[in-house]
Amino acid sequence: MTAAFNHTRTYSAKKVAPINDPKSAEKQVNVGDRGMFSELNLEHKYCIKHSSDQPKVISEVFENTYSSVHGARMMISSIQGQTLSMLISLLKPKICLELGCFVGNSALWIADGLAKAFPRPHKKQAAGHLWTCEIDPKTAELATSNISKSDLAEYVTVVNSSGLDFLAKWDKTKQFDFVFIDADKGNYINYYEYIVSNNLLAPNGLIIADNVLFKGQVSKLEATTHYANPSSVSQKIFNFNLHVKNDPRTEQVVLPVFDGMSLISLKK
Ligand SMILES: C[S@@+](CC[C@H](N)C(=O)[O-])C[C@H]1O[C@@H](n2cnc3c(N)ncnc32)[C@H](O)[C@@H]1O
Repeated sequence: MTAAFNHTRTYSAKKVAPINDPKSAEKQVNVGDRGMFSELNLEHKYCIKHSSDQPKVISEVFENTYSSVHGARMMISSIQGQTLSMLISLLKPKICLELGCFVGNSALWIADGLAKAFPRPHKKQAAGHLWTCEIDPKTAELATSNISKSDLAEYVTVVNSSGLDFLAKWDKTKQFDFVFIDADKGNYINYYEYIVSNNLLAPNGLIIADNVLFKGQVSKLEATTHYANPSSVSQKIFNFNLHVKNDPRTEQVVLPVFDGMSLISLKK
């Protein structure tokens, strides 16, 4: 399923809020930024206020999803999106994979970075591209529609597939330069293992895994001596973090950004 092609960029004009205006931080906080948390603390608001403005098309997907789609809290925050976009614009990854597309919010952030890394005009084959997997057909359709309304559609292909099925069919001669893991938490280890064991991560490739602190519950598990329900999300993420930490093939940094995200690369 390939999203439609559209050339018009719709980025918002750069607005600088008055530094001393106590209401300005509030104004710039998007409902979608709250995501997993009902309230943002002062520091998080400050970070949003002093980071670059979000592209308008992505704010609109945030807002529309919040007002009409069940599970909107699953979306990455704008701070995470800005981080993904900036890393991608600098690393210039050619082959990108996302596991867990939902409505296309994080895919748009990745595409935003790709558009900066591979600005138009470019030969289609020479630009970076994102394949993003979504298991639910209706959600994949919505993602395709959201992305086709943006000017970033040429950088993204939404695939209605489970992540593991997609990987099983992937041409093993093509390595991923960037992978964002944000699908079912019980498969995080399987996604990671499939990619690393099959040599599908490029030598300078980067894997980013989302929700690795899962609402603060994962570090609490470490602090207690008993294990949680093995089927709980926090236990699955706990196992994933430990698995990567103990893997001699890779290095990782676990960042306390929003709900936690890990950056993982092959050991040099
Ligand atoms: C946390 S949400 C993704 C949020 C998205 N990355 C964002 O920030 O905008 C997880 C998504 O993964 C999808 N999903 C669940 N299991 C999956 C699987 N096995 N393969 C692919 N997608 C899956 C869910 O339907 C859901 O839409």
